[in-house]
Amino acid sequence: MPEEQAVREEETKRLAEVIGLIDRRLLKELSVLSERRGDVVGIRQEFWDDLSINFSDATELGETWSSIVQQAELLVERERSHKVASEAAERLARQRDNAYFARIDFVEEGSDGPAAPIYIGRGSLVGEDGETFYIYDWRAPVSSLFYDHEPGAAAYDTPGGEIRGELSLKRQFVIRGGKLKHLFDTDETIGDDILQAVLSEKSDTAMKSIVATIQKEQNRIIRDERHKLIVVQGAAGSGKTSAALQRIAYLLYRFRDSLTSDQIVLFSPNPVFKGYISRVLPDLGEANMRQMTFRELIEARLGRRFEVEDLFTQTEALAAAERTPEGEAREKAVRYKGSEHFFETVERYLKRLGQAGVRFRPLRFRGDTIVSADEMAERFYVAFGQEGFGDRLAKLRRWLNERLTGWVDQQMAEPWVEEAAELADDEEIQRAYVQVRREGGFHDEAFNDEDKMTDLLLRRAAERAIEPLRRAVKGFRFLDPVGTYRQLFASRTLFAECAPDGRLPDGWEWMAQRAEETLARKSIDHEDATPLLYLMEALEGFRKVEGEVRHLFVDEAQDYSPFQAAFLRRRFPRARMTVLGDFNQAIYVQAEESGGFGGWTRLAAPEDTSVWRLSTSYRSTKPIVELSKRILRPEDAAGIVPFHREGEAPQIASCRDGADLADRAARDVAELLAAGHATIGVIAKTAHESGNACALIKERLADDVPVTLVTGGSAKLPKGVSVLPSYLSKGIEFDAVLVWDASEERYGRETHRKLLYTVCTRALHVLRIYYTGQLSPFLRA
Ligand SMILES: Nc1ncnc2c1ncn2[C@@H]1O[C@H](COP(=O)(O)OP(=O)(O)OP(=O)(O)O)[C@@H](O)[C@H]1O
Repeated sequence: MPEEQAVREEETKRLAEVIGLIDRRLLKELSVLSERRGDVVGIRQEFWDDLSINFSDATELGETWSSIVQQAELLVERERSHKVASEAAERLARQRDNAYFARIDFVEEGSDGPAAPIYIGRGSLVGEDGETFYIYDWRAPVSSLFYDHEPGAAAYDTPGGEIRGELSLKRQFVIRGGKLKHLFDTDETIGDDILQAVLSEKSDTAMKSIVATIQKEQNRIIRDERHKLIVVQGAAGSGKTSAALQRIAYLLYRFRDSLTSDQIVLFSPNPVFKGYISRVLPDLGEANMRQMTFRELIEARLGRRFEVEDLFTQTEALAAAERTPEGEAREKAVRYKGSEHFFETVERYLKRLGQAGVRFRPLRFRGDTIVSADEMAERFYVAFGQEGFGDRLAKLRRWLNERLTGWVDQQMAEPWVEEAAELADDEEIQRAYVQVRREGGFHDEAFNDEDKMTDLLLRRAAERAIEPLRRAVKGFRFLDPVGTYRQLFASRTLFAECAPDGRLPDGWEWMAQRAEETLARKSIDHEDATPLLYLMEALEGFRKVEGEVRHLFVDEAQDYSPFQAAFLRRRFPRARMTVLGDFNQAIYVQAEESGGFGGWTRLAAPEDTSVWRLSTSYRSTKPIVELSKRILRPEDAAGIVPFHREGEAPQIASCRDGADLADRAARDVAELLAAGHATIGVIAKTAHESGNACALIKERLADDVPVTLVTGGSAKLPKGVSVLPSYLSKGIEFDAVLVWDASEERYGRETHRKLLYTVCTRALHVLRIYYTGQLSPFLRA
């Protein structure tokens, strides 16, 4: 029998043994599952039967009540164990489908035994004896050998120190549906055959895990436990997002006793991307981390009271005002307000606010001032002036609550209180009765108790009326962060005194006027949103500080301003940070000041920081990477290496006019769909243009062709054809990308270079570019 066939038979036999073990486990879990489900249904029924009794006062139910409580506890316990069994069954079913993807044979230095085969999969599988490892988890220390070494001398780190030895075999498997489809022996770190096969697959609307083909340089990022700040600069498609998600799975495994998925936060560029990556961790058997966009953070704190401009709207506004004096002044403001200089200015301003200047909002009720802003300032700066900022604020809150209580006392005889009390419903009267009774009333001196009840009802009515004020005190709404922020722009002297170099920035007058105009009408420009939020949270003592968050991931980090980076550092004070980005894709004006990564790398001490580079671009075929590189300046393109995957040469088509462009694009869409491409992205520069493009394409195609317009609010990438603006294509990919009008008019300025690069690098297999008039200078040969 030829050797290859013998190997195949041996591995098939071994796989069958593993599948047998998984099947036995699966059966066991399924029987627990069905038993628990039966229990849960039964207990639930009894529980609801008991609950149908009338229990207006639990203390009088005695035995029945304690039986209900017991049943509730039992129900919770059974439901929990039902959930555990169902998760285990799910895990086993996944494992059965694709049990492992690699085998390595390794002999430890000094050992004279034969090389032990180690099988590596998405999760581990231990035999009945509790000792035999049939499959090792890809995150186990020994699995590192597979990702980091070629056959020969090799070593891996363990918590107990480094283990050296000899790697005698590396074998990769493709197992699907419990069947061995392919196997390859390899001399490389990760066999290119498998990587080629994986990368040539048609894309999906959701990102896939790269666990079977993690590259050595990606593995270093995934397993770095030493540094507090990890900064990754990686070419488009070099696997930054993939590495970030694998790293999260790794951390959850490595620190499973102390780290939970809700202690990990990932900042995503937009809702489309959020949906796009949301399946990776569940597919690896881990719960998803918390995901948010920076916009959501801003909206949650400012959105209820203000109209806050988002980054996309700002981008569109800047594009529309390009080359006008107004547009240039705004660009200057956007750059400045995202800078470290401005962050320091706000910090220094905050320090001064410890002595004077915090603006307060009076507590008012029906036009009467209960506590004025001046009284608050007097308390804050004079009466409590000796305390630290946070203590002063706590005391001020307590004092405000006392003032409110005092005010209610005064109001008891006022007619409005009596009128409000008369509106009390039965339930409130009943509650007042129960309270007076609990306090010993309604026994002998019934007359007195009636008075008590009236008093109670009056007090409750008054309290109900001032409830919004109590909530305002609790929520720090007696502070006026917007007024305090406006004040900074209201005085040249104050601003210059706060600035670290004592100087006003270029364009300050325009900025000050603009801030005044917008904030006065409760609308917040995007460039003011983070500074304002920072001021607000700092004044409140960072009460929503996310101290529990242990790992913060920021994807597409090149798009954050240095101000935003510094703010996130303050907001997640205990978190280790993994920051991933590509300075060649920095498309927003707000981040230009950082020159790529400046804002991030300074957030931790150099000895706590590691900076990694990923240069191989895995997403696109070689011809697409080569073309995209031409868009960049030679010095920026120099470090980008295409993975050797061949494909159709990108096409650049000159079109007579808009109608011709639409005709060609629609024809290509139909052709590409027929060729089996599952996702096609038609990417226009702005939202407005993508709206037009979508309408024009739809007109030209049959009704049943799936064409969807993707907007800033979209949460999911559809299958078929997506038409979207350039900035929403961040981080995602398509089998084929059609660039809608890469003319000089659209992509002619230096600032458009990176945008065009970002757009073209979204393509996996096919890139077609259309233009009218002159072609963008960045694409000319
Ligand atoms: N080691 C790998 N094995 C298989 N596929 C990989 C690997 N690394 C990256 N890829 C694939 O390359 C594509 C790009 O990866 P990813 O989106 O993580 O890159 P990125 O650096 O975040 O890109 P961008 O900056 O352009 O958004 C994905 O389809 C991903 O599955």
